[in-house]
Amino acid sequence: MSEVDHLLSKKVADRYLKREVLGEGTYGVVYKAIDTKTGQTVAIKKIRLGKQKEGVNFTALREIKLLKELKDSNIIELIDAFPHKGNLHLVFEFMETDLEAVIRDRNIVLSPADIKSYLQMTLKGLAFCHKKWVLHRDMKPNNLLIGPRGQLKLADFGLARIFGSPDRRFTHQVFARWYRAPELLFGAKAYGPAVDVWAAACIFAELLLRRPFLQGNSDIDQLGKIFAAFGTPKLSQWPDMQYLPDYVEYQYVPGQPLRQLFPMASDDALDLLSKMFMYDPKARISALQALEHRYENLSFTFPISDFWLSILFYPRYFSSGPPPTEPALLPRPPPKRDSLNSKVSDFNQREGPIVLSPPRKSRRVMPHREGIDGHTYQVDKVDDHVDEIKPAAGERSEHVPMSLDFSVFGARPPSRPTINRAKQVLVESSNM
Ligand SMILES: Nc1ncnc2c1ncn2[C@@H]1O[C@H](COP(=O)(O)OP(=O)(O)OP(=O)(O)O)[C@@H](O)[C@H]1O
Repeated sequence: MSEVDHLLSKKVADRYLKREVLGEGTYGVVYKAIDTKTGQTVAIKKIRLGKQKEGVNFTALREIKLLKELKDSNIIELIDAFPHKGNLHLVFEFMETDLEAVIRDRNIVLSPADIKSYLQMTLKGLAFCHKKWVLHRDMKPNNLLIGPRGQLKLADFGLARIFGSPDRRFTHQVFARWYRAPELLFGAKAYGPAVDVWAAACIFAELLLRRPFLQGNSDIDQLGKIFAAFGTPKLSQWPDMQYLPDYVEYQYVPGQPLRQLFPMASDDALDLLSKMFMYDPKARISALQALEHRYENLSFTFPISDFWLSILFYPRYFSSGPPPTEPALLPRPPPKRDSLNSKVSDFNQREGPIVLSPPRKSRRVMPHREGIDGHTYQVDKVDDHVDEIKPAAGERSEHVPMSLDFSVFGARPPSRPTINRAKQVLVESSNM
């Protein structure tokens, strides 16, 4: 029996004692449960397979098997996976709360050392997965779960790739918009780990500000918010930008000094942030490089060689003072019950720059986009809900032009952009 057959034929539903519903996300309902075999509390994500009558497809099963092997102290463990009554059940280790709850809890004071610790754990989880060729693609604070001893773990790794979005209207909105990298907003089909680093930068910024940094209410508005903060990118900064399927020219606006946007951050934190927010994904720092980041912008009034500079003076963000807080000592809210509220902030109501040109559709071959270790990624649709990353052979795009809805510019208050959870009713809880 192949391993995939083995996964399918397992009858493990009786093994878990279902408890209360923890909430509902993009893919379905999540339950708290007890694993009667081990006594461990677990979280079971029940994924609706919808109209896929044939059940879980082969690609999904293969990917799930890969995820089960992805074991790291900063990645949530996928303990088990089994189909049951037409749904796929993913069993994860149970976590108490998440980073969104930490950021939003006004009783919590986050020191620079606490922020450093949360960011370090996020980057460690990312670096591990990127090393294994897995992208997250849906990084946001509520996907960073926090365990009883303060350890932060990345959740939902790879699910966006396996299941896509259940709602076809959102097929191209795999990432929650506020955390989406500019290359995704310009419709890139071939992208790499740099999209996760951009999202991690947004989360770093959110830890510093205690509110979401770039809250766009449409894809165009999101780009406008990004450009209003960092300046409209010039071609010299990001040459490949012009070849992206949804590229449109924006009116030039200058960026703001990072120091002005983050008045409380240290110089080395700002330097790291600026490298994680590089426009050109090829120039953006990787998760591993970010963990080893050195702040090299110091100026000295006395002569000193580069060697001694690097040994003595260039501080590394993560090893210079203050050291990251021990996870167990990190401030955390009480274990959460439900987090379906939206986070609304008065921040970011500033107008973004306007779009100057109509979408310029590009059909020429796109230069290969370098991923980690020089590899490239190309996203191919393999069915309605699943897309697969494989080495790129050149650009291929049938992307629908982005509609230019100018009315959305700063007009509406931003709402929390999750893919489909707004008005879902928890009707299936008895079917598990
Ligand atoms: N491993 C887990 N341990 C404890 N609670 C969990 C776990 N995984 C998910 N939850 C909780 O279940 C609820 C639904 O989670 P889910 O990941 O499906 O969606 P979400 O993160 O809220 O939104 P989205 O699907 O947009 O990412 C949330 O309240 C989440 O905190």
